[in-house]
Amino acid sequence: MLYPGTVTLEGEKRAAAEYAAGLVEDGMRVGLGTGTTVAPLIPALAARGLRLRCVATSEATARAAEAAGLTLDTLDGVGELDIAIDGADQIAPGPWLIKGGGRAHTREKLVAAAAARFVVIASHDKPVPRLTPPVPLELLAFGLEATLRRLEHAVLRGGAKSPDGGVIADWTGPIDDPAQLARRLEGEPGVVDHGLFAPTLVTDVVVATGEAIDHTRHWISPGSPPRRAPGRA
Ligand SMILES: O=C(CO)[C@H](O)[C@H](O)COP(=O)(O)O
Repeated sequence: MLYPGTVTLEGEKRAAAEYAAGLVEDGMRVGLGTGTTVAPLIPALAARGLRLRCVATSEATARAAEAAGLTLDTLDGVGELDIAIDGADQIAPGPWLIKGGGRAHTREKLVAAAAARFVVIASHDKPVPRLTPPVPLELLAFGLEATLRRLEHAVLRGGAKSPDGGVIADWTGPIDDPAQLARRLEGEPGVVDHGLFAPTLVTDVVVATGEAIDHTRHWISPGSPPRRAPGRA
């Protein structure tokens, strides 16, 4: 599909977001990510005039969705999501993602895991041959110094907080094996969540490069269908 004149990064983000808005159907429960790629998704979704129940992953997204006239609910209110659409900081083969540049990765992972379809939208600069640090972390404030000491390679991101008040830090150590690093971080007391998103979470990647949209479907294992058929609210 062609989008004439979308050569800036902003144009590519808008093109990817508008394409993804076209994947949403009437009656769906929709997870909304956070960031500059998701920002144009919100008016594009609202313009379609569908009956949707949306779950926002941050205050900023909630405010924008409300202003655009989208109906908001909580994740517990909707239970499951038919689709979630979000950006990423890096997209590596797998696809493995790094997310959390916008501090919302813990909520974003919960929303992605609740969705039958998780669509990652990006401009052409996000795909990378392999993931490189930093990996965003959300840490518990209690015992923070002890957690940082144990992690060794984590630095605080100023006074940044997650949407739920967690302390934001960045893992700056090596990422030799994302799955192994994810397991290590998940085993560390004090780490609420990390920004590594495993291939099992991702069903679709939509990348805009100049005027072209590349939409790749991913399955949990080769030949298998999506993890759950999208339904209606
Ligand atoms: O993970 C995120 C927020 O926590 C964002 O999706 C990620 O940082 C990409 O942001 P942008 O679309 O602004 O480049």
